[in-house]
Amino acid sequence: MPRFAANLSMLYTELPFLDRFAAAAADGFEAVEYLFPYEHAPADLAARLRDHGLEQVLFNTPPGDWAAGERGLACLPGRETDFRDAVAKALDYAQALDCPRIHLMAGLVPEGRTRDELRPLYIDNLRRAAEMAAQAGREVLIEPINTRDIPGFFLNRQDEAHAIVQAVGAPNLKVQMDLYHCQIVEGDVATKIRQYLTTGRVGHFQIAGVPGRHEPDVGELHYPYLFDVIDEVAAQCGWQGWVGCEYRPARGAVPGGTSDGLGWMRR
Ligand SMILES: O=C(O)C(=O)[C@H](O)CO
Ligand SMILES: [Mg+2]
Repeated sequence: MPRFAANLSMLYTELPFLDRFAAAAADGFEAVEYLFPYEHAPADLAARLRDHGLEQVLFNTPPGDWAAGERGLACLPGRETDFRDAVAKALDYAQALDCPRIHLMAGLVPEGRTRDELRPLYIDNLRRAAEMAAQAGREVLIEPINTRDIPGFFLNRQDEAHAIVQAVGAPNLKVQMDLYHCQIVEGDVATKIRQYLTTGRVGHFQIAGVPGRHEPDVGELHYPYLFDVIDEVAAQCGWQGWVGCEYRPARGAVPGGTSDGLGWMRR
């Protein structure tokens, strides 16, 4: 089985955020990821990781004004300074949390602009972010996201993401391959795992059932088969990354709602 990380933004939401670390450890997780750490002091988060023997394996750069609808800054004209400040802030947290990788959210295509127009700016921003991260000894990731969940998101497909990674040409820039989004946008998931994991350019996986984004054993994707594919290819190419459990438990934010749904992992 691959190594699973609990996504604390989506799992254990019946608990206050800082209490979710203990809950994940009690359920057998050895690593966590989440969207944003910035409401908490790095020292408080580091203490939770230490107290519960957890590794921090991923989080996102600040996405801009989330409440106003922003979903990342990397493709946005005129926001280059904000983007670099966001990367710098994320790298400070990564250092404090000993987190090896951060996700650079691409952002929404602004009204009246096209993806083709924005591509050179996105590539420049990623190149600069990869340089900053390399100096700090970290990886940076980009993630294709489906436009049903985030309408207008700049980056949607695995092939686009891998073409961008090649164009940037930085060894520490990789793709965050979320199999939930991959299935919704393009399908043929097992073949794509084989195709891309062997390139050394997949930095992290995420999973959820499709279409409900609930537990991986609910929905149209057969995860036991996909986990075998990841294991097989990882053994061939020496990949040692994590699979983030980024789903909303079907029972919702009720006591035991996450733990009771972990049968898929225990099996
Ligand atoms: O939505 C997703 O799948 C993610 O992984 C992002 O972190 C969204 O913020
Ligand atoms: Mg994801």
